[in-house]
Amino acid sequence: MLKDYSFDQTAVQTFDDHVALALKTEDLQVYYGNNHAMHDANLAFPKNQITALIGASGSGKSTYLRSLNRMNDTIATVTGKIWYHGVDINQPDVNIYEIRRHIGMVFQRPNPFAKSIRENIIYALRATGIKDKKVLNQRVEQSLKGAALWDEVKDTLDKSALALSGGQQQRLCIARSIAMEPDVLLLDEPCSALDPISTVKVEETLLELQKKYTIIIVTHNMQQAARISSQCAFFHLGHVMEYAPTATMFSTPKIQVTQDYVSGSFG
Ligand SMILES: Nc1ncnc2c1ncn2[C@@H]1O[C@H](COP(=O)(O)OP(=O)(O)OP(=O)(O)O)[C@@H](O)[C@H]1O
Repeated sequence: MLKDYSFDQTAVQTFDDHVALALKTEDLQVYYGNNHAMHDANLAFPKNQITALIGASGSGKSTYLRSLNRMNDTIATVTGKIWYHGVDINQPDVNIYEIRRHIGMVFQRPNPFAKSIRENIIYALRATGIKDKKVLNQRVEQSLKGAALWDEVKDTLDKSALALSGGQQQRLCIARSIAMEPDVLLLDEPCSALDPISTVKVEETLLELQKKYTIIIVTHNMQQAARISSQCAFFHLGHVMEYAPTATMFSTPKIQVTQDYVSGSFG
């Protein structure tokens, strides 16, 4: 039986004005019909850092993450503000395709297209109007290098992406996202379908990528959050209960529900 934790006491850090933020949500609410799945989420994401979203199954992590680049538009009602470069991108007149170019997403299960490795990367680039073969090839190389996959696939770029291992496919999906030169990368449990060795490779890739991108990652794996994130947000039943530097959250959580969750005595 889940303990009855109060939602009144939360501990959500804010940032001083001198901290450059990539994204910020203000009173974000998400409703799936009558199901109020996310309540008043107020989180800010510092640039060029990794932030982890943690919490039990059904706590709203994916719901929150998907709202950040308007992936919930067709399935849920999302209210509140999502600030990106001074613009509230949760407004109806915002071009969502443009938003998703700047705020890219990598999903739980690697989902490469049934095309060659090269085509996986240049497919979306061509759609944005880039036709020059030299430029496209440069982007292929850059993004595969960025996703730490180049050395493994540089001689087989025209082979099917489906022949890659799960871990390689996931790094290809990361390469596909960064080929669009986004600003923010959202990742929804990107390692949950991967073996430990592939997981380490993806984690190393993310640690490197944060120099260029702001990364927000949903993970069930607290060790993963501890290994790679600078700060961590803990979600519980659709509420952000605590948001703090990761080391602080794991060593001295401020509120009971977080303490129980990180110590494994939750529920
Ligand atoms: N597409 C959807 N339609 C209706 N309800 C949904 C949908 N997606 C999520 N929900 C509901 O929203 C709530 C939060 O779910 P969500 O998937 O965001 O949680 P989560 O913390 O990401 O869980 P998990 O760790 O299992 O992925 C749950 O009550 C879930 O049933």
